[in-house]
Amino acid sequence: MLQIEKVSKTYHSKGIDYPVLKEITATIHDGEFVAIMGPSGSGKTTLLNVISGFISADGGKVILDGQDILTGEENELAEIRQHKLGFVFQDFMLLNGLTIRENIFLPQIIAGKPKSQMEQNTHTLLEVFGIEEIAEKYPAEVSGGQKQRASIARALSNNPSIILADEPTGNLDSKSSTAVIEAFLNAKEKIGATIFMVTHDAFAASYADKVIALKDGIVFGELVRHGQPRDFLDELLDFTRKVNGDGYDA
Ligand SMILES: Nc1ncnc2c1ncn2[C@@H]1O[C@H](COP(=O)(O)OP(=O)(O)OP(=O)(O)O)[C@@H](O)[C@H]1O
Repeated sequence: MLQIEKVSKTYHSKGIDYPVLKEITATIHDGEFVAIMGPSGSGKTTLLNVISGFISADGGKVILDGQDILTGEENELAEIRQHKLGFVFQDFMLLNGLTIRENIFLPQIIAGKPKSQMEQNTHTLLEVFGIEEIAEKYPAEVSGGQKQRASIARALSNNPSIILADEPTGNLDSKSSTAVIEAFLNAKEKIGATIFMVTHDAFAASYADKVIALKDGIVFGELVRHGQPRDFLDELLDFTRKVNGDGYDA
């Protein structure tokens, strides 16, 4: 479980304070697929970067599996990030000089996983995400949707407690976006993955179990999905209009 408790962050620029996160509190349960939405500038990426440890917070706690991951020795925190967090980025961040299979191997090699276990694990991931046929290809030789599925497989390769995804469908057409969302649903159902996804894409968010909306650095509201994604999408579009009327960029 990931608990975000009263997380605050203020940027300072040219003597001016810009409070971007104002005591954000939210809970992501194990096996839950949570989307975070909100207008441009509402603090989504900042929150993701604080949880990832890429930037520091000014206050609050981020508790993952009972441990505060904002405080502690830097080497201890780096260890947590390596083992407990999986990252998926808008622009995939696959290494172009490695095949898809090698890209999925890499974090496991760094973690010192035995070869046989690594091969078995990678085989399972390639299968779960339907990318066995492209395993020996290089990133430049596959589609955007395939690249993103490979990067989700890579993010899961060390069995993290949570996947943090920043606009994972942002660079994809609707067909590839659907394939990526299916990959997340597969990860959740077949591997029990927990997913925290920042998105502007209401269609992608409609597949989440819960949507948290940020506005001006606070949690504006949360919406839990009860029905099918199609029905939730309507509800979500109404909700996003409430968040910011015409200015909402979902
Ligand atoms: N390093 C920084 N220094 C100063 N201000 C920053 C910095 N990074 C972001 N900001 C500001 O903080 C606010 C929140 O930015 P953030 O990127 O978290 O928003 P967002 O909700 O992810 O936006 P978008 O949807 O456009 O990606 C914005 O007003 C942004 O200009």
